[in-house]
Amino acid sequence: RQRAKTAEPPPLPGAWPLVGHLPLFFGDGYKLWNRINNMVDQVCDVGGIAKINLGPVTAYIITDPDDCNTIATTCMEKDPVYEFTKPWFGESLIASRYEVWKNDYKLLTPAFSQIILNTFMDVFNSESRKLVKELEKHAGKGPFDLFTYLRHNALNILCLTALGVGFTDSNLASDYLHAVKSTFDTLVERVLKIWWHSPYTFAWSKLKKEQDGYLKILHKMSDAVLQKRKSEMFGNTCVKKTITTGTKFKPFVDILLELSVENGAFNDEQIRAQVDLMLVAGQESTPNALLFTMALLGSHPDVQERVFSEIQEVLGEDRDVEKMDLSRLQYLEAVVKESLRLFPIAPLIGRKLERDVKLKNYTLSPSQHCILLIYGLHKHPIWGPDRHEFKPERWLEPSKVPFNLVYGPFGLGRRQCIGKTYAMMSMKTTLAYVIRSYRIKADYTKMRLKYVVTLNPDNAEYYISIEKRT
Ligand code: HEM
Repeated sequence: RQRAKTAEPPPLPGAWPLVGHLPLFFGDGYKLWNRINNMVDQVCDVGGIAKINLGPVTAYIITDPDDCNTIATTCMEKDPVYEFTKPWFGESLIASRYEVWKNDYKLLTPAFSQIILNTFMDVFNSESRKLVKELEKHAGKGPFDLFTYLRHNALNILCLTALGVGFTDSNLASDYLHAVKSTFDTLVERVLKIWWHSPYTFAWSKLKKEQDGYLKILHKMSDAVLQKRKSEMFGNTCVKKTITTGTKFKPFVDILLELSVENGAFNDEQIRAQVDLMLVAGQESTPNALLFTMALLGSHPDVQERVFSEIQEVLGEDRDVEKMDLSRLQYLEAVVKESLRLFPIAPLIGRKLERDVKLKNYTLSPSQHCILLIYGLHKHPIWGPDRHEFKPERWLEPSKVPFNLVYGPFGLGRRQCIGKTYAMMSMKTTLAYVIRSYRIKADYTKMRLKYVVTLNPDNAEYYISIEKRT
């Protein structure tokens, strides 16, 4: 019997007396990912929406496509746990209030326009070439930690396109990546330990001290680059690169600095916050997505060979990838989309409900926490009986499935990823280079996954290897 429309959604099974579902979320990133997996089935079984209680805190969890989209399009404020990122990213896009976000998003959108992104092709090409060269020593030598290479490569691409400079010192890059990872760990710990949600209790915690230490390293690095860029720009010594189209290559930070001079849009702190977010949002997503895609390709040789044929047909042997090529690499695009469906880097996103929200079967009361389980959407029965399988072909006839409703690797609604096109261009270029040079061998079922704000693969030392193509 259908529940009355005003009833509360059912509780997720497994609650304990007093503390509710809190014990379910104890443990490390691996355990958390298992929980998220279980929740997908449990929430689907109770009709696509459930309530959880974390001690005194109540949250809704949703996998129903219509309800997820209703929330994403009508509730624009982020879940208050996003506030925890503010010591790092300040008032940048990710956590800002909708009124602030609207204005900033409008100002920042031109920095991600297709015209600007096209000028990044030189960077995508040269860094992909470098990656292929670096991987050479592992060809034919068995499994190795490909993820570390992908992370360094992504960091360099992001630094060059966001800041206009790369990391020349690999030790410094490793320090930066370590500080990013450790800061993420502190964020997850704070989210899970609800007694540290209050800024007052958190202020006294050892965790905050630890977090402050990492943030000092991260802010010091971005501050140094920002100040250098600023003096270059306003000292008129900035070398602006003009590529063949005649459009100027302009790193993201230059656009922000221009906006700050032209209309006082951002001060130094705000620029640093947006740049920090850009670096981390890209850094915590594209290498993961590339590794998942490569692991899937290595586990599906037939798909990999089809991608290779397409790359040869479009690019031939060894020329640079041009922007027009990217739209012709359609099967490769299908592969990336399918990989992001099976392994969404942001498997859940959060919104705050500021007023009653009417869904299909329930009217939700205002709540601080509403979790849209993107991973649940991607595993929804609407995808068909083969929904757990890697089938890039399903993307070649998009009219057959209502993908928009059940697909959200870059988020849902207006507050989606601003770097979506950037990410697709950069990932497709990297994949084109790697696959035309190497045959990947992998067993993706051996990957151990963990949830640390984003979905992360374990290091790849035991499940992925490459062989040089002859
Ligand atoms: C595979 C690659 C990527 C994936 C899967 C991805 C996914 C996402 C998702 C799901 C969100 C929304 C988060 C939320 O609502 O909680 C988001 C936001 C964001 N992403 Fe990405 N992202 C990717 C790459 C990038 C890149 C390369 C950049 C920058 C160059 C970037 C910059 C951002 C920014 C700035 C936001 C905040 C946008 C806002 O709240 O308005 N992302 N991303």
